[in-house]
Amino acid sequence: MRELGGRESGHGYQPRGGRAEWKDVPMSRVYGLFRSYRWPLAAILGLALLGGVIGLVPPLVMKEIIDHALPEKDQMQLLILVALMVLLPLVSGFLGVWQNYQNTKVAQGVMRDLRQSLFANLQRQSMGFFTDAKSGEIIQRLTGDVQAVQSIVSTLIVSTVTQSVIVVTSVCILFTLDWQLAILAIVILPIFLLPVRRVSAVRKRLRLETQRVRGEMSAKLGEIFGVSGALLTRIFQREPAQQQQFGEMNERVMDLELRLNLVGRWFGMVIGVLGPLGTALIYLYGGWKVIQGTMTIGSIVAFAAYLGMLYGPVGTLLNLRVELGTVLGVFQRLFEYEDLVPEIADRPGARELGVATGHVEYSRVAYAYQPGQYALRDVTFTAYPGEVVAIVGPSGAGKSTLIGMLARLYDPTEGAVKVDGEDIRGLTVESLRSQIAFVTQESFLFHDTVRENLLFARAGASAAELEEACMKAYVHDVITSLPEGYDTTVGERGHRLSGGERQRLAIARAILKDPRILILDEATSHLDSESEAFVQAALDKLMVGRTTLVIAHRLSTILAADRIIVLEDGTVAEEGRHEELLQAGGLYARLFRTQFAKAESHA
Ligand SMILES: Nc1ncnc2c1ncn2[C@@H]1O[C@H](COP(=O)(O)OP(=O)(O)OP(=O)(O)O)[C@@H](O)[C@H]1O
Repeated sequence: MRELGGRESGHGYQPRGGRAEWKDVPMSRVYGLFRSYRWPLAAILGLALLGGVIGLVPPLVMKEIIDHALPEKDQMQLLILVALMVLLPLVSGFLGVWQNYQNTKVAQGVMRDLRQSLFANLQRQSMGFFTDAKSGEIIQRLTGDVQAVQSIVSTLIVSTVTQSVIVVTSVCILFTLDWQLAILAIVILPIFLLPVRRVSAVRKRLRLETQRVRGEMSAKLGEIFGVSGALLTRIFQREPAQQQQFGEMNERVMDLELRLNLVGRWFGMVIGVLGPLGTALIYLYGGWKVIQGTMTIGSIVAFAAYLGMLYGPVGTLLNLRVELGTVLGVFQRLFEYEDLVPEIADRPGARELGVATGHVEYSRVAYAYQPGQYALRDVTFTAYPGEVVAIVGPSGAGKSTLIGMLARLYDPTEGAVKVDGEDIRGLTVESLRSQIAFVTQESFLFHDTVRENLLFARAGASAAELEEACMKAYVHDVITSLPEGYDTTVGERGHRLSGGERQRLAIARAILKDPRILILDEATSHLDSESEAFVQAALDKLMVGRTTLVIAHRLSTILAADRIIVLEDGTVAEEGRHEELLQAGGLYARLFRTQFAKAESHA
């Protein structure tokens, strides 16, 4: 949580669905999302206004029919007024459809922009963020949360405008019809306002909690149904336990959604009850006035109709205030991701590396994952262009941390890593990484064709180049024997390739990239000797002419190394060539006997 840590103190956010107050999300930031949609929004506003005004005419038409057309027995007037009654809803219906389309377009546009911006910022994050975050949680925020905001935003924009228009104009008309009755009607309004704040707070809390639990659920699902998780589950027969765990989470989502729904419904019910109560009061007082002869029948009918129009939108507007609180809560979760500060980023004025010679230097490098807890300390060594430097050491000695630093997966807490004499923090990340290939222990393949998986290393490579790289990696024959050759789908749920074949595909990727510097984390998994020989031959080809930093597990690799760095508890315990170190009889000699002795007997 290193990236989040810094941000936390600045914004008062808590990572991963923490409960911060909605004051924390400035409305100006939400408005900012809509800035580039000014004109479509203006069109929506205009259409909503027009629709609102048209919607207000029918009660006046009704009043005219009752007070004039009927008593005066004017058939023509009656016909025109009735025609108006039919025509008006038709026009407002058409306007409504158009407005809805525009509105959805804006809402979807805003959500697309937001998703894109979150995606881009997540891409900028360093590995530290991803080792810490759960992938399911990230997916939930990018899809689920954004969707939640979308559905509410689309109703928010239209409703706020149309309902406000209706409220303002109908209040004006009520006053022109009968000001005393209008005052009576409006006096009842504040009763609606009382429960709003409370409902708003509860709904917001429940919505945030729901999104958080949903995030946890996706994270869990991602783990359980990922290939490794599924395998582990089966081996340890954890299916029933996992079902129970999932069931609890599932239950919780249902419970939260139910509560969320209920809070809104109770509120709606209160408004629903108060509406007819207001109308009844109006008929009582208005009816008395009609009997007295101070008010026409048409006026009281029109008045009651407008009143119905007033209470409905007021209720909706108040609900919108509730919804807005909820939306802001979800926005808060999204902005958290937008605000993540990448730990590794280009410095202002960072230089392009160009084609490196491959001179790599670690100068008094220290690294602490947690403040004060050093995984590496005072590491100094040099790899000259074209050299192979093998890193060995017991588990947890800091080997992965050390090699990761060269690709700037982590930046040193102290000291510096230099390429061609330049501190790599002063280089652009892109230009540095373009000179480096990293072959990890686990050769990950996307669920895509072999070709696409290879092109991941160099997008523009021709078919001939792909084949050449695969030949050098001793994997071409394997690929051509697949059902659809280079177009066979591999990866998580695709055609299964053996461990050795996957490694060789990863090596082919590195060959395609053709970097000056190579970082290798040799697989510890045992391959059969034939497969092992192929991998070794492919690696040998790959290393030629490149500076190589390798976490070595194979005897042949350490024997071929120009230098061996022996790490112990994060520090360089020994350094030298194989024979020297063996003679010294220190940690390397011990490691050699325990780790490589078997391999030696094979060699
Ligand atoms: N993301 C992390 N957060 C906190 N500590 C970490 C993290 N990654 C590694 N460490 C710690 O840093 C130390 C060095 O780890 P590292 O993975 O570099 O060792 P290693 O030599 O590569 O081990 P192995 O051979 O078992 O892979 C270990 O004590 C490990 O627990």
